[in-house]
Amino acid sequence: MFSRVLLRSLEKIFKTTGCTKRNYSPKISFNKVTDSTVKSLRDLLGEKKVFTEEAVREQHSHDESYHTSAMPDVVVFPDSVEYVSKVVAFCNTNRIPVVPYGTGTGLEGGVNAVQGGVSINMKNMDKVVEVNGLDFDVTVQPGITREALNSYCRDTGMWFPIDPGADCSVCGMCATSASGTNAVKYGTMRENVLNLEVVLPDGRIIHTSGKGRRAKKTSAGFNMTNLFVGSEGTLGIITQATVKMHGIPEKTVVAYCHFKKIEDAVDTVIQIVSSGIPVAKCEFLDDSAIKAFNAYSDYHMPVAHSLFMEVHGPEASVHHLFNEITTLCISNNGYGFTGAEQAEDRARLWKARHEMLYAVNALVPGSKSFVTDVCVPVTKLTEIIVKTKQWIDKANIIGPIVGHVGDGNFHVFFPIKPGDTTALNTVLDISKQMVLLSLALNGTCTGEHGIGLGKRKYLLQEVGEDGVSAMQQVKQALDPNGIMNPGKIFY
Ligand SMILES: Cc1cc2c(cc1C)N(C[C@H](O)[C@H](O)[C@H](O)COP(=O)(O)OP(=O)(O)OC[C@H]1O[C@@H](n3cnc4c(N)ncnc43)[C@H](O)[C@@H]1O)c1[nH]c(=O)[nH]c(=O)c1N2
Ligand SMILES: CC(=O)C(=O)O
Ligand SMILES: [Mn+2]
Repeated sequence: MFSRVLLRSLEKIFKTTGCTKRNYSPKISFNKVTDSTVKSLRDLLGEKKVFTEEAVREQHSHDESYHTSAMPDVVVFPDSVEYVSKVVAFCNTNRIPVVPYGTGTGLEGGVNAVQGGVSINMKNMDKVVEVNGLDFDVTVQPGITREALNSYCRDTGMWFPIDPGADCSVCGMCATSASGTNAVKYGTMRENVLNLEVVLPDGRIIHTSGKGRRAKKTSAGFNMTNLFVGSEGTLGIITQATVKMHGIPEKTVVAYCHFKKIEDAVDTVIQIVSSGIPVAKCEFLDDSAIKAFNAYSDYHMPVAHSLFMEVHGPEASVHHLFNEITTLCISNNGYGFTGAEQAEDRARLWKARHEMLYAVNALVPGSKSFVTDVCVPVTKLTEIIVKTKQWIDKANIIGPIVGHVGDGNFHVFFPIKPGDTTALNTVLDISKQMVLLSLALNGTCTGEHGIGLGKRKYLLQEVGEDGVSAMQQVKQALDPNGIMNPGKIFY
């Protein structure tokens, strides 16, 4: 089990590094956006693509997280890579912050303009550029959403399986290295991006794998594609992505099952994954999450720790996998095992799962959830989930646990009313314990939501001083004026 001594020594490092401090003070000073700046942007882009109205700036001041809003001074809506390049080069010359904006569904304050500046909304660049059905890849503009991409491709027999639940932009997903429910079988954005077009902070336009290239593998130089995947808008603006597509499975079956003991549910997951059963989705909801789930949907599941699973493949193999999973669940005291094959039944279950964040917010009217996001090696899951549940119970606070447990990734959603600093401090403390324990178990402080604002304090512990300084050297080399999304990832 997790050692208290280790926890204490990590706490000590945490304190002595001073990295708990909230510090938005820039190392670089930026210029203010003036009327003349706005006029120059209008000259570059045209009147109708540049907005300074408060309502528009407010909408671009926050994502779906609890982080304090911070308005940009101006919002622009370019419709071509050339325009993006002109705006970014102009901001670079004039030392003005640039904040890329996809659909604003992020959960770590990535789009919040903490230094003001220009928010660049990509929604007018939302086309499918190229479909290569026989090669299973597509090239898209940055603002297309994953649901729009899947609708476009429906008749081709291909789908893009990366599914964070929210209908976010594909390049926002590249920027945060998103994943979600299907990653256990299909991987995350890191494994599914073949090439990116990126506007660098000085306005240059590069293709990370070379223009037009879409080979499934390459050994040509540095992996620049994966430098930008997960860069959270701090290195450049992604203006096009070539991503892998997958064949729509011949057969899909979902199943859910309940457990009295949390250990039994999570041990089942460890057994499913470590015995190599190729499950496509493997989601955990604790009893408190099921309570919120029932209240927000038309399900009436037993209020118990539950697993929601899905298997994909040819008919015969799906039934075989389904039987294997059933056997494992029952051998771990699972009950109420229910399967569904019809598309509408499956869609209903996953829609309700994807709405969990809102289901939890609805438990405390007026609240917005603080979302945690740790990820550990799967074999360590029982230890950290059991401990997390104990911390939540001890604090006597609402904190449903949900997770993409097939990957060792889980969240707690803590609904907090604005201004409730007592609750926020309790939650910050539990979140810190979770991160420290995850790191002690060789996990990460964020499986899929990114560092943004909220996890900056943990990056140092995760990758070490030399690791952070190497990242900062990369940032310095590409963005010497620090204009790209300042205040994110690093203090
Ligand atoms: C209900 C619900 C459920 C989930 C999630 C959200 C919500 C509201 N998320 C989080 C979120 O959907 C995910 O982080 C998306 O990748 C964000 O995409 P947006 O287009 O909204 O980016 P958004 O506009 O929020 O921006 C996110 C970050 O990327 C940068 N960025 C955006 N577009 C860019 C571009 N073209 N070039 C460079 N930088 C760019 C921004 O500057 C910011 O730093 C999630 N995530 C997940 O991984 N798994 C999950 O299970 C879920 N589940
Ligand atoms: C919010 C999130 O990441 C989830 O529902 O899985
Ligand atoms: Mn998630």
